[in-house]
Amino acid sequence: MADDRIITALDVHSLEDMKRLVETLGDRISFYKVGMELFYSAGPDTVRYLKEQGKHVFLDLKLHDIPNTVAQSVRALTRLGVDLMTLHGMGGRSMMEAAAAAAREESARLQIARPRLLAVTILTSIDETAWREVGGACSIAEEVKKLAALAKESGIDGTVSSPYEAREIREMNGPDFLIVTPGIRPSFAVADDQKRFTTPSQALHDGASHLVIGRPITKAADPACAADKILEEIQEV
Ligand SMILES: O=C(O)c1cc(=O)[nH]c(=O)n1[C@@H]1O[C@H](COP(=O)(O)O)[C@@H](O)[C@H]1O
Repeated sequence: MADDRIITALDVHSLEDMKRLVETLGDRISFYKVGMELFYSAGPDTVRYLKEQGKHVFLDLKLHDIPNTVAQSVRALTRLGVDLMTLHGMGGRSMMEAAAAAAREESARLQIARPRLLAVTILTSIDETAWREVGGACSIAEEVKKLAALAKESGIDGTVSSPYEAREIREMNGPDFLIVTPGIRPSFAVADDQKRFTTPSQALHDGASHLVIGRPITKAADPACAADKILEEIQEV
């Protein structure tokens, strides 16, 4: 049976490919992520289809711009009825506050459930060498902690981080804070471009509330079987 803690990333580029995957995975998966690849290819119809199928939708467009532009974008995405969406924590306090206010006001105006907002911290494809190359002065762990604290203060509901930082964020930001971790690799999968990753059970054990899993399921020879293995692995966590 489905487990809302698993969010499957639909990183494909057509509505048809998306529908095929969702049909294949059936009742096993209740939560899907629509990211840039799919949204820029197939647009809002992707979200509408998933909602019609009774799925939860995480729209991951990683907004990062001046506060007014981000706030107006959050209003537009709120109208689509998504459950979760992302913005970059690096956009800063006023951008995050404006986004949180926009989601609150637009959902109240439409009398729909408020989408939860997630601040992206440091991407899971970045290791310490890559981090220093872009000017990182402290460690990745320190930076993620700073961004997670700022996100909470700014009215954001949770973070996207690697599972390596989940434990500290959970300790700092309390039990209700959402900690969504990509960079998940079951023992049967390859790392691909992920650098800071761990297994599904370890990530949950360390405090993640949700796991984003793409290729280990979607590119598996048998996606349904891969999803079943992951669901079995996390049953006891
Ligand atoms: O925001 C994200 O979802 C995200 C943040 C991050 O730091 N790392 C990361 O991999 N992601 C997304 O999570 C998914 C991971 O996919 P797989 O590596 O195929 O499991 C992709 O859709 C990425 O866009």
